[in-house]
Amino acid sequence: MPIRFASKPGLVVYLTAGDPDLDATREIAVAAIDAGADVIELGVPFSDPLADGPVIQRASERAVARGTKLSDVLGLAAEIRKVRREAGLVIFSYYNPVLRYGLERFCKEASEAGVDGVLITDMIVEEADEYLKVLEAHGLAPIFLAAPTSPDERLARIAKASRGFVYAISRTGITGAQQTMTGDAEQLVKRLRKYTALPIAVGFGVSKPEHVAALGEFADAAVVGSAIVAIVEASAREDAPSSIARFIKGLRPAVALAR
Ligand SMILES: O=P(O)(O)OC[C@@H](O)[C@@H](O)c1c[nH]c2ccccc12
Repeated sequence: MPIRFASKPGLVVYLTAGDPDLDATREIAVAAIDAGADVIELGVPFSDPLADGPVIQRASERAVARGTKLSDVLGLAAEIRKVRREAGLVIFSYYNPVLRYGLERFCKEASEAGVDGVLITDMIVEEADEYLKVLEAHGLAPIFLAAPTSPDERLARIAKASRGFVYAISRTGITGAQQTMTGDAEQLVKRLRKYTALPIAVGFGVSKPEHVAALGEFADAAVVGSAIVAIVEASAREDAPSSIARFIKGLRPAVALAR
């Protein structure tokens, strides 16, 4: 299934799978979809998450401590897909767990689970030939990260290799909510547009309705990670789905759900 953004701006919600536990992540993902999330990024918890800020690092640590594995995340994706067809599902991982699992086996099982796309944080487009071949063979959309520091030649390669959408990082550094968002994102999206007709989603630091509204002026979708994961962290387990739903609805008060 191609990744579709039913609303404008679209919303991509990142969840660390297995935090606080796999059943909770499933319930939160379903609540997020029902509240209007177009795409769920299921983060594979990893012990050495270089690009992650403190909030997602803590979530990863909790999920790893519970023993959450890549196979569990694939099982979780299948369960979400069974009950909700309308949202895109993207597996979000560092390459190490995928490599250990076996790229071919990972792609086969992800595809069978109903996953639409894969984002490997530390996959470099210049070294992705084999990776791209295997993903394509299984009908999975590769999604790459473009940064404000990427030269044009790199943006062109990223745009050409991506399917589904392109993820534009609003700033360099680690993930995490901030009071304000830098102006780099608009510039980057404009540069990327020269190379692709795919939707462009902007992430890093998106945590408020004002951010989403501002991004909506020039980008197709917003990615929200740390702000969501922080609510999961602060909520009692049974309250997390409704807290997340409320937060998501508040992010785009003016958007009428198209589905
Ligand atoms: O947390 P933020 O600032 O809302 O940004 C989204 C981000 O967390 C999510 O897409 C993500 C989680 N881990 C990552 C590692 C690299 C790039 C992006 C990510």
